[in-house]
Amino acid sequence: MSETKTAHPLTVHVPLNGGRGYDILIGRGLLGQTGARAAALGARAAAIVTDENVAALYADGARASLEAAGLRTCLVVVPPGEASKSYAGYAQVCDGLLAARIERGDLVVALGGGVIGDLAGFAAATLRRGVRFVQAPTTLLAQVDSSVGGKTGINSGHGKNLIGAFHQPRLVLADTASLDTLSEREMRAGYAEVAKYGLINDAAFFAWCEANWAGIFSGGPERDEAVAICCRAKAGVVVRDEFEHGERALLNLGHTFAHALERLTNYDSARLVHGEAVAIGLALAFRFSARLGLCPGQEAGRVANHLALVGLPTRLQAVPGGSGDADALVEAMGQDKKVRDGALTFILARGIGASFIAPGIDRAEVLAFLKAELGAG
Ligand SMILES: NC(=O)c1ccc[n+]([C@@H]2O[C@H](COP(=O)([O-])OP(=O)(O)OC[C@H]3O[C@@H](n4cnc5c(N)ncnc54)[C@H](O)[C@@H]3O)[C@@H](O)[C@H]2O)c1
Ligand SMILES: O=C(O)C(=O)C[C@@H](O)[C@H](O)[C@H](O)COP(=O)(O)O
Ligand SMILES: [Zn+2]
Repeated sequence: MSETKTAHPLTVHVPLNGGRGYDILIGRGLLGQTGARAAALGARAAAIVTDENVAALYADGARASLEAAGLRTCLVVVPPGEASKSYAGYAQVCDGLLAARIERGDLVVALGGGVIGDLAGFAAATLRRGVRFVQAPTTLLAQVDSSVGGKTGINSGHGKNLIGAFHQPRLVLADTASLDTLSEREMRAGYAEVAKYGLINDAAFFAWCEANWAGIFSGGPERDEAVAICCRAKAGVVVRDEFEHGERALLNLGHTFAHALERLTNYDSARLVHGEAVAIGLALAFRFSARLGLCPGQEAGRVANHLALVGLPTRLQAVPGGSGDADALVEAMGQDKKVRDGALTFILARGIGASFIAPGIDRAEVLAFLKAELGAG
């Protein structure tokens, strides 16, 4: 990916075909440019979709910026948390956009974390059969992962993200100063997806994370650097395999476990948020790989140690109220989008930075592994 090495903002371009390429702008204070950037896209009206927490912190500023640039604005605010990525949340956002008479030429601005990006993006994908949208991610997780690549959607009682569409944003505005107000818990959760990039195919980045993670959390220069590295990695995968026919599935490292856990905890953010589920999933994917004789046990230990050092959970037993038993977890995995002809696909690893797609994994192997995990102290 091409990257402009200016101090502010860092720019990662996502060169998709059909004139759908877009920029990811990364830097402190970028939310103040929302209006100018939206006007440059030729929009005359913008609907800000956000949650109550983010609205209290950033909606007035974003709205003032849009109005100063001459755009008509409206605001749609949903409750915070994963539960809003639901049929009811989707209806609320669509009805709010329709009531504000948002047209195809207008913009939806997803101002918030991954819940808002996925929900507002899915509403934008389907409203009037497709309205343009801008991602303004305000969590670490959204800045390094969910705002990029066009996966949008909501959850179902049957499983995570099962209703959705690919709909790419026209622009991503990642204001890294907005992370200064994020809770420690949500910073940690987002960090699980940061570490994921190293674990997938970049051992040097994982080692850099081990040395520099504190700077990401404290808002040092490491933060913008990490966001740019992750966005560059994700942009590369998305451009090569936008619709997940192959390589993109690697971004799902840890997620077969994670999504089952999220379903079994009823998408209750008080118990488990996506990044925490991913942290457990990453540790499980490496221990499962070790159990299958694919990966040295020390590598799995190094992964879990680092995640634990930053305060992330690495075991099923860490899920408040319990994770569900092994049978329930395997049953939930049956709805994973990577299932082919009824067989489970996992992303496994030969080591840190050496992950691969493993189709046709025997459910009995998974069940035995999970039983052993749950039996382990
Ligand atoms: N589309 C994708 O490619 C993709 C990738 C990864 C994750 N996801 C999805 O993203 C979702 C998780 O996103 P998330 O972790 O950002 O959760 P989230 O959107 O629920 O945000 C976490 C919490 O932080 C609050 N918050 C957000 N920004 C804040 C700020 N700057 N200051 C203070 N509080 C703030 C929110 O109100 C919320 O309570 C999951 O649904 C997951 O499935 C999607
Ligand atoms: O962008 C992708 O592709 C990913 O898999 C990124 C994941 O971190 C993210 O959680 C995504 O929403 C999972 O997608 P899904 O297709 O498994 O629902
Ligand atoms: Zn994820």
